[in-house]
Amino acid sequence: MIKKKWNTFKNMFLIEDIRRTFALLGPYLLKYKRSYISLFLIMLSQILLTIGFAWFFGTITDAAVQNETDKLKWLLPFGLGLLSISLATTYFYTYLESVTINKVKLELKEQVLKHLLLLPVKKTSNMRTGDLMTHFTNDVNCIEGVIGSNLLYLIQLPLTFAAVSVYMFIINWQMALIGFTVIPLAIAIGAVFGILLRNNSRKMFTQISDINSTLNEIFQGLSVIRSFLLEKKMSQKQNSQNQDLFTLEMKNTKLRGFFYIGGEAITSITYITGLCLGAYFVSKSMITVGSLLTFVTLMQHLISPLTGLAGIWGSFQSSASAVERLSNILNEEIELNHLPEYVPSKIKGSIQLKNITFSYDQQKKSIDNMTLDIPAGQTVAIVGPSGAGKSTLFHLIQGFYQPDSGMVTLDHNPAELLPPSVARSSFAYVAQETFLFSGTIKDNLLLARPNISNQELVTAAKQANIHNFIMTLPNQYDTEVGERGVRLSGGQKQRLSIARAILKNAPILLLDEATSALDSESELFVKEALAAIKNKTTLIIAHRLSTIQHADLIVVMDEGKIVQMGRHEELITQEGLYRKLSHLTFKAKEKLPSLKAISQ
Ligand SMILES: Nc1ncnc2c1ncn2[C@@H]1O[C@H](COP(=O)(O)OP(=O)(O)OP(=O)(O)O)[C@@H](O)[C@H]1O
Repeated sequence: MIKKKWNTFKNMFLIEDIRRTFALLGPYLLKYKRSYISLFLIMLSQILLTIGFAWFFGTITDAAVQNETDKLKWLLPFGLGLLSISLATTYFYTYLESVTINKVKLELKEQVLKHLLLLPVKKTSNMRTGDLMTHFTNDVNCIEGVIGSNLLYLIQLPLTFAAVSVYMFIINWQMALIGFTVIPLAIAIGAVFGILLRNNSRKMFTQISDINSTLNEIFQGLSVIRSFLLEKKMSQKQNSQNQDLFTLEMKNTKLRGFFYIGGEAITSITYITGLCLGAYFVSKSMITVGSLLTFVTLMQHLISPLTGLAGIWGSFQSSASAVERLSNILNEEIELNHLPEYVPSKIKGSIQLKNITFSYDQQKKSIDNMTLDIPAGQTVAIVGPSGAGKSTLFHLIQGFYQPDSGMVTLDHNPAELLPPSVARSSFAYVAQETFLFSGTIKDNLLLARPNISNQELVTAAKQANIHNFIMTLPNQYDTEVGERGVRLSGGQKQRLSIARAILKNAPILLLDEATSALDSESELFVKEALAAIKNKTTLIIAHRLSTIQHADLIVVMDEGKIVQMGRHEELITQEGLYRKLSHLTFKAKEKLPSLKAISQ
């Protein structure tokens, strides 16, 4: 009961939001404390300037009314002096604030990206690209509402309010009291609109994520969209999402508008009432005209902190949703402590799997109690029907996922105890889906490891049977391959990624369906390339059994288990899955006379 009430209280006053905001941004505030202290001092001087200007208006008016021309001689330069100081402080404040905010945003982006890269694959594979993009394009920019002027206003506005109130009471306490009657109203408006704005901002952020996800799917799946005539459907989906965002933005604008009008109304009503009452006091000679001018100037500064505070509250609410989303990412437990970098691997390359069991969803076992010993330098082929667990096995060997039970060891050392840099440098991986980065062919090959010489580059490309093709391109190794290598065929991309894997010079080479995207001629090229790779432990997943007939060991998998193991010559004579798969390949080959011709 007490806990429930405490939670309601926390939700009402958004204590959790405040805690989360300071947990996320507190370290940055501390890091840039010098800038914030400077901003604070400039802000204090601005409060003094506010009082100074109010005093100046009153004094110069009284001097004019009372014909004290001598006073005007020094009041003019005094006023100009105040103005110069005010302009200078405003410039420095704006400049320093902007520099500080942008530095924090820059570092926050770096922190979030680094954290994402350190998360376990199990976590990141479930995240939507659109959501991830939104963190960088939207959320980080939204934190401005809590780290910039707003944060300092939280201090400045109460201080201004206090200084102005004291001065007003000194001039006339009855008039000062009028100003005070609006305080509860201004606070109430701020609180109500703040919560409404926050709820709306939350919906807006979710909508922006959805839009980014759809856009991402559209651009990634452009060829599928074209072949299935989905252009209209996808553009309708995107339009409707944009329309929903527009509606939310309009609601946001209305809320901000009402909020602004509410604040202005309170300010104006109080101002007019104060002015009329002041005029009455002047007519009764209770105060001077100058004091009235000073008073109405101060009155503006009394109300604006209140509505200003409420405005900051509203802005804080919008930022709070962004902070919540960023905190959700940063609260995810990371797997590594630092970003791993390439180190030459010293392991020989033997792999041991000891009673490995693994499930992605804790329900269906993708790998079921698997034990396998692969000596260093051997070529091992993994075959099996679709969904047998072959790719999962590669993920486990590379440590992308940890087994639920059992152990993977490299050179008989538990893989999970190896430093991540060592473990990851020990594998060169050619994935099912070839991914090339934007840039040139050379850029993509040089990514394999640091300090690759031109000679090594060309040798690896020759080994992967891609050099001759590269030389036919207009800019040869300096040819741009586009964001996703769009200008290369599937086979060319695959051979390029094999060259990249060779260049990594890792003791273990993992090829996942390396021949699946290849035509028969390219398959032969790749076959030769694989034959040329010596002194490395090579694990190949292949559907076309022709590629792996000379493997030292063939492991046949089905439903996460090893069902057969041996060399091609042994397995082909046995009843079992391998023979069935082999027959399927044979039948497929019969339909491809050109491949037959090339293979012979
Ligand atoms: N990220 C994932 N989340 C949940 N289940 C998964 C995931 N990846 C694979 N699986 C499931 O694990 C099982 C093994 O999948 P895996 O991709 O390892 O098979 P495979 O033998 O490589 O298949 P293919 O030859 O078709 O690539 C399948 O049942 C698959 O549905």
